[in-house]
Parts: sequence; structure tokens; C-alpha cells
Amino acid sequence: MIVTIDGVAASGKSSVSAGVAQALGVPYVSSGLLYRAATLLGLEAGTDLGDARALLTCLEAAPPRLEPLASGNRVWQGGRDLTPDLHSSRVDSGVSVVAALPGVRAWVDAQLRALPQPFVAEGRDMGTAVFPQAGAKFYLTASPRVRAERRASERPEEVDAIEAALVERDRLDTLQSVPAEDAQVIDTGGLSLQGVIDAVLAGLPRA
Ligand SMILES: Nc1ncnc2c1ncn2[C@@H]1O[C@H](COP(=O)(O)OP(=O)(O)OP(=O)(O)O)[C@@H](O)[C@H]1O
Ligand SMILES: Nc1ccn([C@H]2C[C@H](O)[C@@H](COP(=O)(O)O)O2)c(=O)n1
Repeated sequence: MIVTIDGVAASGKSSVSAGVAQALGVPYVSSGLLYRAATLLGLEAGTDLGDARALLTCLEAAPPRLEPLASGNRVWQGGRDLTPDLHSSRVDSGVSVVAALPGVRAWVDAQLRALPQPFVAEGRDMGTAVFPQAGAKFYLTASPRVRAERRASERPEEVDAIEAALVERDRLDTLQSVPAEDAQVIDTGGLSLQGVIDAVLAGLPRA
């Protein structure tokens, strides 16, 4: 079975997916990392991030590969581990432009659909565009302030600046961040990480 966990930026998608996947004994798939890898490779090549053809040429010349381990996802390009470079502020700033390109979205979707099932898939459109047949779908939300405070505990930037960047990324990602009609929406604001994981596990269909 595929379980999808979508939601807004920094709503807890990857942490919650990791916990749910661990409880189910399956890997989780972090789709945003492939958009981040496309952005990083475009930046390193000096490509205009709005130029889909140039980005796809980069991606096809040396394709990044997602490794969906239960313990955490990694992205490889040949023998190079791109993962440590995927959450920098410059990748954060450029990734929404790259993720808005239909050609790049089709490339990412093809990588995801080729992965062996079962798994927990997290992102923005896992339950709508990529895996509409998923057995259970969830959508995580929280206010920008709550999300910024959580992020501030792991980054050196000020909470106000993080909040402003999150609000901007929410705006840019609006089109692909619509909850599936059959998704269970969870406001994580008043819940601990374990509380959200438990809510997802409680919302799964009985075997
Ligand atoms: N319910 C929660 N309570 C407290 N902290 C949480 C909760 N959920 C997630 N966090 C923390 O919030 C931060 C962001 O979580 P995470 O990286 O999982 O979000 P994300 O939605 O995958 O982010 P992004 O959209 O940037 O990929 C992490 O530090 C995580 O530990
Ligand atoms: N399925 C997805 C996953 C991610 N994106 C975009 C939205 C974000 O700006 C960017 C990085 O995602 P994150 O790591 O913050 O979850 O990628 C998307 O459009 N569709």
C-alpha cells in the first residue's frame, strides 16, 4: 500500500513520514528532495532556473537518484551524495521556480512512480497528481509562526525571517499544494511530533 503525506513547507512532512514508515516497517519517499536536487544542479551549472530545457539537459546528462531508506532519504549523483547541500538557503530560494516547471515535474513524477512499493510518500501532490490511487492520504498544516519556530531550532536565521520566507514559499507553491479531496487534514499546531505520527497511524485503514 502507498500512504501519502502532503502539506505546506515545514509542516512536519518528512519527520512524520519517517515515524509512520518506521512503525509500518516500510521506507518513506521524500519527493521534495528531487526538486531540491534539480535546483542544486541547476545552480551549480549556472543555469537559469526558469529554463526547463536546460535543467532537463542537466538532469538527463547525470541523473540524481533518490535512495528512500527507512532511516532517511539521500540523493546521489553517481558517487556524490548531494543530500547535505539540499537544504541551504539558496536552494530554498530557487526551488519553487524549478518545481513550477511542468517538464521538471514530469521528470520527478517518473522517478517516483518507478520506485518499488510499498512506501510512505511525502510532498505536495503525492495524493493528488502522483499517487491518486494511494490507500490512505493525509495533509499536514500549521500556522507560519509555529512552523518558523520549529525551523528556528535547527537553523541560525531569526524566526521572523524564517516565517517571512515560509509565507513566500507557501505563496509560490500554492498551485501544487492542494489537499486531495479524500485526504485527512491534520493541524499539527497543538500536537507533538509523536502526536502527529499517532494521528496518522490511527487514520490508516484496518488491515
Ligand atoms: N508536531 C511537531 N511538533 C514539534 N516539532 C515538529 C513537529 N513536526 C515537525 N517538527 C519539527 O519541525 C521541523 C520541520 O519538520 P520537517 O522537516 O519534518 O518538515 P517538512 O514539512 O518535511 O519540511 P520541508 O517542507 O522544508 O521539507 C523539524 O525540526 C521537525 O523536527
Ligand atoms: N511533491 C512535491 C514536493 C516538493 N515540491 C516543491 C515545493 C517546495 O518548494 C520544494 C521543496 O519541497 P520541501 O523539501 O520543502 O518539501 O519542492 C513540489 O512542488 N511537489
